[in-house]
Amino acid sequence: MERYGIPYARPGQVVGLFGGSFDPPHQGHVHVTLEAMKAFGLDRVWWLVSPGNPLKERGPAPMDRRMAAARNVMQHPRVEVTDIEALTGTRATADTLTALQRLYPQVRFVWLMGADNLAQFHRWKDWRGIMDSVPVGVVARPGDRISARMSRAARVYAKYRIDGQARHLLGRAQAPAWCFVNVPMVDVSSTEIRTRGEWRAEVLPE
Ligand SMILES: Nc1ncnc2c1ncn2[C@@H]1O[C@H](COP(=O)(O)OP(=O)(O)OP(=O)(O)O)[C@@H](O)[C@H]1O
Ligand SMILES: O=C(O)c1ccc[n+]([C@@H]2O[C@H](COP(=O)([O-])O)[C@@H](O)[C@H]2O)c1
Repeated sequence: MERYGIPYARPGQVVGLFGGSFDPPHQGHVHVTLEAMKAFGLDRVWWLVSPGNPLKERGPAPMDRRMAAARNVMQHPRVEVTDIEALTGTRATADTLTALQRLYPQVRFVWLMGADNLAQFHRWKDWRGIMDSVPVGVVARPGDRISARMSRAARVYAKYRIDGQARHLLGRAQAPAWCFVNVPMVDVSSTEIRTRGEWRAEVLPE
């Protein structure tokens, strides 16, 4: 498999980590990335193309294919598409963050996700450890704004929520800190694209 190497960030920079299956990547991912970069005062964003979501039973399309598609879809001078979890050998986000904080002790990381992931966040390995170690930026997603706001993570960490109007402070905030931004939404999902047969069909052997 092609190796992409480890991404670059200068000491003191704020890097948003946007993890996903990207099976396939789409304009919703691009939208979240650009909105988050602007909203939270991020210097860069790294996409973390996951070898496999620990909570999903169905394995994704091969890593090389998702990486190539992600690089095609997401082109921006301050955004890097990475396979860093393949390098660190981690699957759970808590473990990936520990590895990245060791590799980049002078970089400030912010975890980014769509509202649907906040609704499920309490099911992730050591989710409180994640909240306690990095600021978390959440971007609205069609259909998930209410479930995200009512989620267990949102309730348990209610007092650490940064108001949307102060969103630009998130990048340099001390964890725990999280912020939900109610930006215009893009209604697209990988499931929908797979259902239309526009992605899976191409990975089947001839
Ligand atoms: N349209 C969107 N709006 C906001 N966030 C999104 C959107 N699409 C994906 N995300 C976020 O991007 C991250 C990666 O998502 P993922 O790669 O699973 O895409 P997906 O479209 O949710 O895929 P699937 O339909 O297979 O679950 C998650 O944090 C998810 O919440
Ligand atoms: O750490 C966990 O337990 C965990 C559980 C579910 C999802 N995640 C991460 O959440 C990100 C989004 O996953 P997905 O499949 O919804 O695109 C991706 O980086 C996953 O590794 C992490």
